[in-house]
Amino acid sequence: MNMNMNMNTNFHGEPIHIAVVSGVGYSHLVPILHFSNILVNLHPYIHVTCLIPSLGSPPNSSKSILQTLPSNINYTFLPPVHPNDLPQGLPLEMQIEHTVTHSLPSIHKALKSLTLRTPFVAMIADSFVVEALEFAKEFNMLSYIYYPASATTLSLNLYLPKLDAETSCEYKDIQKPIQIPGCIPLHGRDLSTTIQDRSSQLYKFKLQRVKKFHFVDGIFVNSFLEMEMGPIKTLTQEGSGNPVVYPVGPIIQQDTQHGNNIECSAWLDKQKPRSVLFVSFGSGGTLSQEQIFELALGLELSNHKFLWVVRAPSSRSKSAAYLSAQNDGIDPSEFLPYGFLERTKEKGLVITSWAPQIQILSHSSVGGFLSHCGWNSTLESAMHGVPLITWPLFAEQRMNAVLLNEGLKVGLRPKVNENGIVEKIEVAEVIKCFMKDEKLRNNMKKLKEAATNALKENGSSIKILSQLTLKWRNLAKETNFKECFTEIVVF
Ligand SMILES: O=c1ccn([C@@H]2O[C@H](COP(=O)(O)OP(=O)(O)O[C@H]3O[C@H](CO)[C@@H](O)[C@H](O)[C@H]3O)[C@@H](O)[C@H]2O)c(=O)[nH]1
Repeated sequence: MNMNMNMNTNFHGEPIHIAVVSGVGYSHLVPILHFSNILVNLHPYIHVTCLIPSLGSPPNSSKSILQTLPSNINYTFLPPVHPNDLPQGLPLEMQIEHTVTHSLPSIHKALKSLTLRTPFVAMIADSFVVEALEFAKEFNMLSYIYYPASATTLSLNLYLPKLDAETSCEYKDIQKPIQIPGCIPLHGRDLSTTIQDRSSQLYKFKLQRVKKFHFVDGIFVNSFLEMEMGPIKTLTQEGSGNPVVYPVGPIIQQDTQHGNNIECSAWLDKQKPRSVLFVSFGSGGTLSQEQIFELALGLELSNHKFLWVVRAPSSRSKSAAYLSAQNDGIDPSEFLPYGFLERTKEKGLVITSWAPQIQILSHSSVGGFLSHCGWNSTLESAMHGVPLITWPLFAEQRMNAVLLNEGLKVGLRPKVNENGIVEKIEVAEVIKCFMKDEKLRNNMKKLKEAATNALKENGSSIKILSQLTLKWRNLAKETNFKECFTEIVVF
C-alpha cells in the first residue's frame, strides 16, 4: 500500500483531520472527492485523507481527477481486488460487494497507521462501504455516511427493514403503490433493481447494510430541498427516528480536461442554440443490440441533431469497471444499423470515448439530455438547466425517473413495449415532443436557480457544512490537546 502522505503542517489553527473511504468505481469516487473538496475549501485547516478501494486497477477517468486535488486532500489506493480473485460468474453488484469485504482489512490497517500519527476527528464513508464505519469507534472518530444518490433512495434504504418485515411477496408484485415516508408513492417495480429479488444474496447484503445506517452520527445526502422537498423535509424532521441527515448537494464533478473535448466542442459550436439532444447512459450503462438499433433509427427519424456517446452492446461488455477501457478504439459501425453513420453525418456526432459531460451540458447548443438517470447525471443536468428524456436502466434509476417525470416535471419518459424495448417510432415521437416542450425547460430553469443558490456562501448546503465544520473544529481542539497531553505523560 502506498501511504505517501503529505500532511501540511504550516497551519496556524487546529488541524481537522478527516478520513474518507470512497466506494468502488468512478461514480462513487468522484462525488466523494468533490465533497472533500468542498470541505477543505470551507475551512483552511481541514485535511482529508481518502482511502480508495477498487475492483481491478482504477480506470484512467478517476486517475485524472485525482491529479487535480489540492494539497490538503491526500489519497491512497488500497490493494486492488482483481475479478479473478472473486467467485466467478458474479453480477457486477456482487463483485462490488465482495470488493468491499476484501478491502476491509486494508482499510483497518490504513486507519491504524494514520491514527498512530495524527488524531482524526471524523470518518466519512460512501454508502456502499458503511461496514468500514465500524472502525470509527475503535479509533475515536465520529462516523458519517456520504450518500451519493437521492434523498428518495436514502428514505427507501432507511425504510427497507420495515418494508421487508411487512411484505411477504416480491416488491414488484405489491398491488398498491408503496408509500415511503415523504416520497412520491412508487410502484414496487420502480424500486431499485438491487432489491427486486428478495431471495438473492445481494438483497441480504443490502438489508444488513441499511440496518447499519441507523447507527452512524450522520448522513450527508447529495441533494437539496427544492429537488426533493418531501423526503428531505421528512428526513430532517426532529424525532423522525432516523440519524441526522444533512442535505449538502448538488455536488457534481467540475469541468475536467478528461475526455473527447476538442471534437465535441468544435461540433457543438457549429450547432444552433438548444438544438442538440445529448445521449449518454453514464459510466456503465449499456443497451442490448436490438435496443441500440431502435435508438439509432429513432434518432434518425426524429430529424433532430444529436450527440451520442455510444457503448458496445450489453452482451459484449463484462463490467462497468472496465467499460471505458473496453470502449476505447471500438468501431461503432460494428453495432450501429448499416449506413447509419453515413446517413446521419450532418445531423449527429457519435463518439465512443469518455465524453466531457459537464462541458457538453453547459454548451448553449444542448437542448436536452437523453439519460439513464444516474444521480450524478441527473444533478449535472439540473445544475445546467437541461431537461431530460428519462431512460432508466438499472439500480435506483427508475426511482430517479419517477422523481424527474412525475415529481419535478422536468423529464419525459418513452414507452417500453412488452419485450422491454423502446421502439424507433416511440423514440422519434418522444424526441420531437420533448425538444419543443417549453414547460419542461422552464421547470428545469427554476431547478437550476435553486441548485445554484444551495451552493452559494449563504446557501442551504454550505450553511449546513459550515456549522458542522465548526463542531469538528472544537472537537479537534480537544482531541489535539488530549494527544499532546498523552505524549507528555508517555515521554
Ligand atoms: O462518457 C462519460 C460518461 C460518464 N461521465 C460522468 O460519469 C458520471 C456518471 O454518473 P451517473 O450519472 O450517476 O451514472 P452511473 O455511472 O451509472 O452511476 C452509478 O452511481 C450513481 C450514484 O450512486 C447511481 O445513481 C447510478 O444509478 C449508478 O449506476 C457523471 O458524473 C458523468 O458526467 C462522463 O463524464 N463521461
